[in-house]
Amino acid sequence: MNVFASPNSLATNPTLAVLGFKKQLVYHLHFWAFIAVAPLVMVQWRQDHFLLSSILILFCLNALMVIAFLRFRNAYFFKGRLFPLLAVVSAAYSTSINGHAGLYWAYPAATALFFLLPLREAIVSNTIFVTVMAVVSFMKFPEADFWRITFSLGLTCLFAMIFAWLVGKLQQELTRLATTDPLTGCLNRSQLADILNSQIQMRERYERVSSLVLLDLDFFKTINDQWGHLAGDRVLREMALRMRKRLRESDQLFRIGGEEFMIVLPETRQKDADSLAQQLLTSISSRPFLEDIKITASASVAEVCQGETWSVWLNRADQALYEAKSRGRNQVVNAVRPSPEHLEESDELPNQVPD
Ligand SMILES: Nc1nc2c(ncn2[C@@H]2O[C@H](COP(=O)(O)OP(=O)(O)OP(=O)(O)O)[C@@H](O)[C@H]2O)c(=O)[nH]1
Repeated sequence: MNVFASPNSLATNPTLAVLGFKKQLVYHLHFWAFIAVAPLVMVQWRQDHFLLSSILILFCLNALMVIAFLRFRNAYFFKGRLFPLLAVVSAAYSTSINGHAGLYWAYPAATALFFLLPLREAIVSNTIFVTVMAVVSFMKFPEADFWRITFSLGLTCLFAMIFAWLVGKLQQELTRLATTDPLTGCLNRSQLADILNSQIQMRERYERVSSLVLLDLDFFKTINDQWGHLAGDRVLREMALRMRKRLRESDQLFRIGGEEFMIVLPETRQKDADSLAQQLLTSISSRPFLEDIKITASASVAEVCQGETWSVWLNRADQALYEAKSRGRNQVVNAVRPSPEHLEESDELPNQVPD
């Protein structure tokens, strides 16, 4: 196993890399901090600084736990919060007993805080940290040094804060781009499996039953052929808008193909999902798009069943949509319940609805 490799690889999947950015950051910070701090445990022990040595041992153990949790469980140990706490405590204490030799560690500790804690928490923690360091420096060093230390540490914090804030904004934007469809603003397929799996877990653990609706515009190709591709794009945008108006905050709208949408309806039984799908079809067919373009849609509804995987669930909805198309379109078809032998199918993406 390559210990230098972070949990998500940039090269293999850019979407995963964007979504896993925070995990990569936390992983690398703990890994390299462990490499840097582990030898200091021995150094401090030899100098009879047993308390500091113990804090550093705790720091190293925490780093190892965070690395192990991220690698094997894909989760955070103590939400990654022990690192900042132990780092600032050891930097402040080390400065009080080791003077300048301890002070040097305050700078990386203050910087790391901004990348490990939420911005507000990091600002508050760093303000406290700089104040504590100022008090320690005042007691330990000549006055000129106290001013230098306080201002240089404050400035380091300011630079780190600006950088972390910009990186955070950039990451938010990249996450939005990686998870949404730029034309309609709907979610794209990147999180489809995760979201369906979380609904399955709600069904298995708490008996909370969700449903999904697949909705596909009828003869959309003729819209593009007759009115042009740009008009087709505007129809798709308005279609997403009309659906969003009818949906609840907790419902999730995906665009999973050219003119195919999927809606995940948490805690909704098949009957209610069916009536919602009927209403959506009416809202599409009752009013023309871009004033003149009349269009209909076909839909399918599937409630999640006990023991099925997300791909089986989606496949059932896919089959029902195919049925709606072949029965003449502009209608909703309810998916049939799965037979036991279909429940164990692998988690592969089902095929698109056939033309
Ligand atoms: N304007 C526009 N068209 C798209 C987009 N994505 C896919 N399409 C078009 O959607 C059309 C889909 O055509 P088909 O798969 O034959 O489906 P259909 O014409 O809706 O027929 P049925 O689904 O069988 O009712 C194709 O012409 C695609 O080019 C898009 O982002 N914008």
